[in-house]
Amino acid sequence: MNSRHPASFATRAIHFGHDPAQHEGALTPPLHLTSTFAFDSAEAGAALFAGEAPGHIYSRISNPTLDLLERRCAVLEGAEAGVALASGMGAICSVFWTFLSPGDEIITDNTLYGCTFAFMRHGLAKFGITITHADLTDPEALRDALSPRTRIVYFETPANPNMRLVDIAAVSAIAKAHGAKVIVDNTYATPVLTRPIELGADIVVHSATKYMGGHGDLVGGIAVGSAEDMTQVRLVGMKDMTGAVMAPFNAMLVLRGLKTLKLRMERHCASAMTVARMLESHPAVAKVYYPGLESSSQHALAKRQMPGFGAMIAFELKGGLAAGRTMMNRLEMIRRAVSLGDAETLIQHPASMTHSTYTPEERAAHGISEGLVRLSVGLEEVEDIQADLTQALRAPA
Ligand SMILES: C/C=C(/N=C/c1c(COP(=O)(O)O)cnc(C)c1O)C(=O)O
Repeated sequence: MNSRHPASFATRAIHFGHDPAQHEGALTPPLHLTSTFAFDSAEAGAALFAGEAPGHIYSRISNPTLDLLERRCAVLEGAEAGVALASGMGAICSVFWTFLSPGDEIITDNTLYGCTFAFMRHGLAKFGITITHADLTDPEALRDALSPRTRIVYFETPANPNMRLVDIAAVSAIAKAHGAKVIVDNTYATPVLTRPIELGADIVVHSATKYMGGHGDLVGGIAVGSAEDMTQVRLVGMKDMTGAVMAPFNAMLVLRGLKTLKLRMERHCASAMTVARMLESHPAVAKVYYPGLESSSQHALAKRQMPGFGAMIAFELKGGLAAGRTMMNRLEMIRRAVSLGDAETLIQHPASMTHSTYTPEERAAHGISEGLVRLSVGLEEVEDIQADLTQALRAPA
């Protein structure tokens, strides 16, 4: 990792926003397992509902445990404020419903996580939102796609599952000159490796289920952005449109995960670089998609935009899907499971799993091959990860 992080990143991830002296010396933040909050008086309750006094009303609106998580995530992403949600899809849906009206248009990249793709194409489209795909790896393609109805430009970088990168600064400059909001799903990179708001994006969303929680023991989502935008997401998108609020217990788990996020990403990235190089030189492997490889067509952008290249690898075997399934079924330590960003190394087949929401024709058009395999490199000893892959990639008996 180079020195491009704010030196205080790891320290803020551990300490920001919590003073033990304010909580009877408690080293860790209290867990507020409460659905509602009592008012001192009828007038005090009315003042809270009118937004005339600070405080909590009901945990679908706000909760002190979530409040700390939201403020800590915002500071780690370089944003003013945040909202914690029940899942990554809860974050994405709450943000979109907040800022879109019938007749609006979203311009989005060709590669999206399967449920995000389905939400746009089969959800928002039903309510009069136009979904326009463009190859955002070419910022000029965005300029050509923009229309007077474009309200949002949305992308993932690196993208799930084929690892496409988008030049956040270049795309954000074009979008903002047009008056469109730039929303980036930063799940794959995390704020350790990329802070899109510092590069010109307006809003960042995360599946906190992944690296932020980091231990495969929760589902959660995060949105961060300006104080004004996040107030709208909280009071319009989350409270009224989706109700997709995060449980306080999960907020506590994500707060715990954040404490080691930088440490884990350093280990994840180092192991992924080793594994990507091993796969690239393996005779059974046809193609490896990993931005840290010098052979990647986007390696120059990766080096410019990311101090580390992440822990997700996509690859194809020479024998296609059949060989991929044989290899996956031979694995002994690596788990066959969707999700990503866990301590455990996970492997899955997007075409029949996370991206089965696309038709085969849509997958072909969107650069997701039928034989693509996706690996989430975990925190085991990298030699053990390599050994399991090597034995599973052995020539067919
Ligand atoms: C099974 C789930 C996978 N992904 C999820 C995901 C979400 C949605 O996040 P929740 O799953 O709703 O927390 C949002 N954004 C990105 C880039 C994602 O990868 C998966 O790919 O394996």
